[in-house]
This record gives sequence, C-alpha cells and structure tokens, in this order.
Amino acid sequence: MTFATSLVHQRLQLPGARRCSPGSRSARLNVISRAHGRFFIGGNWKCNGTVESVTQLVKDLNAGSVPPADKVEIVVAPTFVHLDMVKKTLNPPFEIGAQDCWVGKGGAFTGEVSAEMLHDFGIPWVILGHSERRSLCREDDELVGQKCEYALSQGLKVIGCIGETLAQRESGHMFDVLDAQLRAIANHTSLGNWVNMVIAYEPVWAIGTGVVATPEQAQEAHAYVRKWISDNVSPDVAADLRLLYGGSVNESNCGTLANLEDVDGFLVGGASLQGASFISICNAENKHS
Ligand SMILES: O=C(CO)COP(=O)(O)O
Repeated sequence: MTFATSLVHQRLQLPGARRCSPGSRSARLNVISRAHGRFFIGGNWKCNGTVESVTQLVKDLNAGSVPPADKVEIVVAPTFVHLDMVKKTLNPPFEIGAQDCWVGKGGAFTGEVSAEMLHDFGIPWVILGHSERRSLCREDDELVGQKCEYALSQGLKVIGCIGETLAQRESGHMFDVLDAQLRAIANHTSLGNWVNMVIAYEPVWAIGTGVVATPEQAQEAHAYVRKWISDNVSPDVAADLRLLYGGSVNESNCGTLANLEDVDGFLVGGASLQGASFISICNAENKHS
C-alpha cells in the first residue's frame, strides 16, 4: 500500500480492501438502474473551434463507431456559439452539453447564458464548476453549488467538476478540498436530483498537462468521493452516481482507467477535439488492459 493509499484508507477507515470485490463494477451496475449505470464519456471542447474545424469534428464523430446509447452515454460540450450548429448536425447517440451557465434566472447579466435558455434550446447537459472556471473566473465552491441547484431546477443534467491543485495535494489538503467542493454541491442538490448529476474528478495538475493520474491515484480519489457521498448524501445515491475521471485522458490510457472499480466514465479535454481519438475513448470499456 502506498503512503497515499494508506492515507485514504485511514481517512475512509477502510480495512485495505476494495469497496467491492475485484471486477465487481459490473456487479454494482447490475444492482442499479440501467439508465443510470451506463458508462459516461464527456467531451469538453473548451474555448476551441472554428466553423471549419467544428464541421469536420462533427463529421468525424458521425462517421465513427461508438457503443449504443444503452451501453455508453456520450455528451460533447462545444462553445456557446457552436451549440446550434452542433445540435443541428451531430447525430445520436451523441448528446450535447454546454460548458457553463448563469447561477440564476436570466436578466440583466451581460455576457451570460441562463439554464432556462439552454433547456428551452434543447440542450440537456451542462458542465459546472470546471477548474478553469474556478481558477480563471474565480468561481468558488458556494457559487458552483448554487449553479448546480439552479441548473437542476430548470431541468438540466449537470456534470459537476471537483479536483485539487498540485499544491493542495502536495500539502496534504487534497481530501479537505474535495470535502469542501462536494459539500457545496451536496448542500444545493436535493436527494431526488442526484439522478441528474454526474461528478467529474479532475485533478488540476492532470488537466492539459499530459500528466495523467496513475490508476492508484484515480481509484483512490474516486473511492473517497463515493464514500463521501454514501456517508453524507445516501448509500443509494453513492451506488448510482457516476464518477468521471478527467485529466489527460487519451486513447492509450483510457482502457486501464476504464477498468478501475470506481471510474464510471471520463471527461475528456484535448483528445475530444480529435475525432478518431475521441471515438477510441468512447470504446474504452472494450479496451481493458
Ligand atoms: O479539463 C478537462 C476536461 O474537462 C481535461 O482536459 P485534458 O483532457 O485536455 O487534460
């Protein structure tokens, strides 16, 4: 057991055993509703794309071979300006999400897009609390929680993002950071709304760096998140909640990560801009190494 693993086991008071027996992710999925048990792949296009490149990417995705919607749920999140063209041209099973929305009802908030606008426009998903918005736009835990609450109240499904910086991890504060981020989201999410939420664990040090979390690091954080949800929300919610890993996921590392006990999907940045790479990641569950 590594130092970090032993830390999480102390924190979770785990006896050093996995939460379920090895290979039991499918067993766990068998006891929960199929609709919520699907593997989940998100593609976060961030602030990227031209009309030409988005047209090509949509063409590549439409031509790709991905698992059927009852096996894997796939959501891509273009910029606001590209939402319309992607919505009109991207075929099922791909779904669409936005990358953010305003914290409350629309109005005199220049530059913002509200949750009710996204819902009205037929966009089912929204990413909230991404680390780039937390750090660059100074969104704090409470604001992220409020955004989740309002988006859920307007009928959107939410990809809520959490994750620690390298400094926070190295100074031993990773679990405190995850606690606070989860607490803010949980405080604003009613029990019945968790079915419309997935949580993406994205360690900031792995985002866009090419430094992917090791399988041990990813599993450790995901197990911690699931235990936290079990203890602080409900065991049933914890069993159903899909936990995505994000941070330098690519076609080479996705198979190993997909096989981890508590990894139920990915939130992919850079590799989601390459049609072939993203299609390959969408098939990650078939690539166990
Ligand atoms: O931020 C991310 C997804 O939201 C991850 O980005 P990368 O996959 O480029 O590291």
